[in-house]
Amino acid sequence: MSFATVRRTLIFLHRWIALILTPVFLVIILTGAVLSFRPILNDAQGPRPGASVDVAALGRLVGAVEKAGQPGAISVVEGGRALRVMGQDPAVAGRWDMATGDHTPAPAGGIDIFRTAEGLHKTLLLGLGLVVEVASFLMLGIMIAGPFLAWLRFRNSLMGWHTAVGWLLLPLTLTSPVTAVMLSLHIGTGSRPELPRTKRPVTISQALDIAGRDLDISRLAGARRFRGGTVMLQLAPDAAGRNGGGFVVTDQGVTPLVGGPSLVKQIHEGTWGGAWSGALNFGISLALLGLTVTGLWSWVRRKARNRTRPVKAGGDILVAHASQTGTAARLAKALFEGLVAGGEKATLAPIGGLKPVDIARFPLVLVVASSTGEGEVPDGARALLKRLKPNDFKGMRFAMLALGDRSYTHFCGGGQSLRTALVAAGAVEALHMREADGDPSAAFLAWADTVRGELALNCDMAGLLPVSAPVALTVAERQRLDAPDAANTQETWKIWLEGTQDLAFRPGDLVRIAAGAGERPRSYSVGSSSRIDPRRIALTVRLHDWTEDGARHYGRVSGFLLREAEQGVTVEAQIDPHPAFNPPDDPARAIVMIAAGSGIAPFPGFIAERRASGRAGPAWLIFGNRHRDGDFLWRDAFETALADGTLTRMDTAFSRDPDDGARVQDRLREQAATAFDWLVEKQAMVYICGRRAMSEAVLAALADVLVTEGGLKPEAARVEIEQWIGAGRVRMDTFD
Ligand SMILES: Cc1cc2nc3c(=O)[nH]c(=O)nc-3n(C[C@H](O)[C@H](O)[C@H](O)COP(=O)(O)O)c2cc1C
Repeated sequence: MSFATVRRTLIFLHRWIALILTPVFLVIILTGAVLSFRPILNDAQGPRPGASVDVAALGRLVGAVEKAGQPGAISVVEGGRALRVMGQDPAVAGRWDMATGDHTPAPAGGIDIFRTAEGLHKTLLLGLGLVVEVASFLMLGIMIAGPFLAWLRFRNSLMGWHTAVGWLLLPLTLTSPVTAVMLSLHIGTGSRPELPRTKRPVTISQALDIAGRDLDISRLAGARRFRGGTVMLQLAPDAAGRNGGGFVVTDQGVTPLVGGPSLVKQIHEGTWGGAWSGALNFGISLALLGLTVTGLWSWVRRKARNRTRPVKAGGDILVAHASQTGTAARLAKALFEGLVAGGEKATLAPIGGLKPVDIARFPLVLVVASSTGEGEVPDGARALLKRLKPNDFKGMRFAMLALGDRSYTHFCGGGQSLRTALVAAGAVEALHMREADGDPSAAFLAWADTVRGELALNCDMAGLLPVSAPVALTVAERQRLDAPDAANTQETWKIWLEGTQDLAFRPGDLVRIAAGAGERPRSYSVGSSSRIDPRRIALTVRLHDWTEDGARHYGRVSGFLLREAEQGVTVEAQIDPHPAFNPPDDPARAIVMIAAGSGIAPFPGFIAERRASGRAGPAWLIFGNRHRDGDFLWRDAFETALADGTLTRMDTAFSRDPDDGARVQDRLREQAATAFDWLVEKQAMVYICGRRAMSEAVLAALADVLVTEGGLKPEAARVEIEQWIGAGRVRMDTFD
């Protein structure tokens, strides 16, 4: 069994045992907290060493008490000025004044808190001692397993505190369940001495008389009647700190109780050091309570999050996706929104995140499926295909758009496998499968149109992919972002384009620029926001260049922008809104921005917009490129943001630096615990911008984080990530 499997099993057991036993744990812990006050109060009220009471007055008072009724136990309180009498008999229970003999009865109907707490603590007041014993064993197991589940890291989050308290206070918190287990196994508790028996039952005053012959009764702390008719006396130690302890009194005489309670019992009850060991026990109870509550709360949060998933929602149409790098998920989402805007009842979900029975509830399923590897279905859908049985989808209709690329040997292999599996499970194809080659935008629109027409669905086609009017923009400013003096950098520029009128754009939108009339445009991400300056648009443009036949060649558009278009030149452009890659509407929402190379383009705009909002939440940038010295694009902007707090954290990966060599996905794996915290605790939105292969590698690393830190199985982790992509929590802007 691999370490990961062991860890997953431990996480599973840790969570579920804790969850099932939470009510029992809470009773044990809370009553333990109450009981920890016993040694504290005893110490505060109990006799000082060498304290003395007036023996004659004590004898008279106890005699009076016994005349009035049946005391169960007495304790000397208030430094010898009074007796507290306990027991079932209301005629005597309460405070008795040593000097005046006055009786102040215990409040009527009052319950003995410590006795009730003890009953709950030991048997839940239901005679369920065995349940409590088993619960202590399991509590011990859960606590020992804890440190194997998450390394100690300080994070100010629910789980951060859970982990830190679990780790740092482990030696202390372990003492309670360890001693409980030892007590129930009679380990270290010593053999209990045979108690002397009495022929005739003795009363407390008789016991005081008998004991008075051998002992100094002026140091009496308390006395209690036992079932066999004996009385146990508790004496405070003398001034030298000796000769205190318990004594059993029978009609024959006095026998000291040797040994007293074992150390294990004293540790468990917090009595070994008087008040302060009781206080320590109280602290332990609080820590255990904190661990139980934070663990439970994080489970509730996780459940609540899962419930918001649209997976089991009703509706007539399921818009499902099987997506590796997010394209299929994005298109499915657009179709889903178009259908909802058209008034249809639809549900959006990654197909791999659903059980066959949940899929079968929908009479019509529209699927967008991509291919990965050698013409395989995306990772998240793999498990579903394996578990499908022949009649699972009987009577269900579906239509599929397969995404692929003819440069791969098995064009649309993933979509085809999925289609075959759906048919084998009894589903009927309502429309022939359509295939998209490369950029799927046009094929998607055509397919959506066919779906709408052939299947008679209402779909708001205008909302599917926004198109905007051309605008004239002037090249206002250019600045080199890489360091040309450093060896081997990739020539990259910041370009400010200026409009003649106010424009509306946000970071992440796309500006399409063509080098000449009728030429194919290229899209650049907007790195600024009209909320800050509605006329100036920042782009990050990398020069595409290569040498062929001894001549230098440039990419058509980047060459035009960086080699031909002088400052002041006007270019025809089109600004396409790209809401799927705009910063969250709520700037307080935590975000993780992951970029490689010129993929950094939109993020200076993210930062600027969040800073301008005045209430930016946590933001983490992970940026990768070749060399720190030459390719750290927008370095000043991000370092400023880090200094002013707009950016909470920045990590870099420079793949060609000898002292680094890592890529962004390596940084994520190295910092899995931090990443997990941002993803799951902070519920951060993740934005990935760069080449498609980089984005694929980052998604794989995110799934690994869920495996190593969250205990998910690899396939479940992929489904989770796809789920997040579908829900817009993970967003990608990729280019080839
Ligand atoms: C690693 C990788 C492997 C791919 N393998 C295939 C393939 O075998 N056949 C195919 O038609 N397309 C293949 N593609 C292309 C994708 O299916 C296509 O780009 C699709 O739009 C991606 O959609 P997605 O982002 O939803 O996963 C592959 C793409 C990548 C990145």
